[in-house]
Amino acid sequence: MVRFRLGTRGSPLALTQAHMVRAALANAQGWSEDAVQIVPIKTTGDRVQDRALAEIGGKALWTKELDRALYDREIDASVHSMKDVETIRPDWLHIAAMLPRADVRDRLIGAETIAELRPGAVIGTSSPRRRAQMLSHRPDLTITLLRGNVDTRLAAVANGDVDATLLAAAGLDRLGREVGQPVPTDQMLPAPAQGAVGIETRADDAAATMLIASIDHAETHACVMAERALLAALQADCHSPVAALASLAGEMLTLRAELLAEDGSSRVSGWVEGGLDEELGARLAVDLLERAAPEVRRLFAGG
Ligand SMILES: NCc1[nH]cc(CCC(=O)O)c1CC(=O)O
Repeated sequence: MVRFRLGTRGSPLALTQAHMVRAALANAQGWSEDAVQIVPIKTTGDRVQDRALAEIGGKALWTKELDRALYDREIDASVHSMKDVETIRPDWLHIAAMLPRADVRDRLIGAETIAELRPGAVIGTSSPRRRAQMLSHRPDLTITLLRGNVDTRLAAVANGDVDATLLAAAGLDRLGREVGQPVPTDQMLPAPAQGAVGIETRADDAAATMLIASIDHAETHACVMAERALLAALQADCHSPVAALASLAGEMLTLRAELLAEDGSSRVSGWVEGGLDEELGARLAVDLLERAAPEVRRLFAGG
């Protein structure tokens, strides 16, 4: 008997993550896994895998169709890579849980380290953050647009279309792709929410919200919400050259972040520490914007 319907994108990574959520939910509730039905839903982002994507830009590419299915009660919850979830979500949605965070780092595929890339190497990425960070370390690099799912991007390196690419360790690990070298977070601070899988419910569906809350990993949830609060204060999204990473020690949150110029020519970084109830994201955003060069500041906070 199906007791719960989980919506997900249909990409291999999204399906793997949905299966992780299914296993966690079935385990927490003492259900057989068959009780949780996985419902793949095609999103705009999956349909438009070309340059047009850059033009559509930050418009709920990965969430809109899942939101509609949830709203229309075709599913009871939806599973997302939190990194791809817009900073501002509709009021009727509730982030009910997050799975334990995976490795937050990026992995470099095509070279051992950033320093060892050949002069002028071609790096394929569609992430403004990775582009700006790579150029800030190595202004000689050429960054070219590379999209598609994890295996498409790995193939581009294997084929020699690009010299190297960067992918989230989380996605590679979940797909069992043991490739690339992790880049330390002091060289490449990850995207806000990187490595976190979140599950959203309808805020008015108390039963589904409670069920999903039973698999929440509180530490991941607190850290990712702090990173998202920073994005909100910056009026930024996953297309902005911003990196952030929170960590929790006891009741103390530390939030680190950096803002970059699109071409990596300028970078400002900082950190704040405080309690779980403090508005750390907003505080760090103000500090970073104050210290940012004009060409960085204009990318953020409606600058
Ligand atoms: N923007 C695409 C995306 N969204 C989530 C992941 C990987 C998994 C994660 O970071 O949680 C990826 C691929 C990547 O950046 O390598």
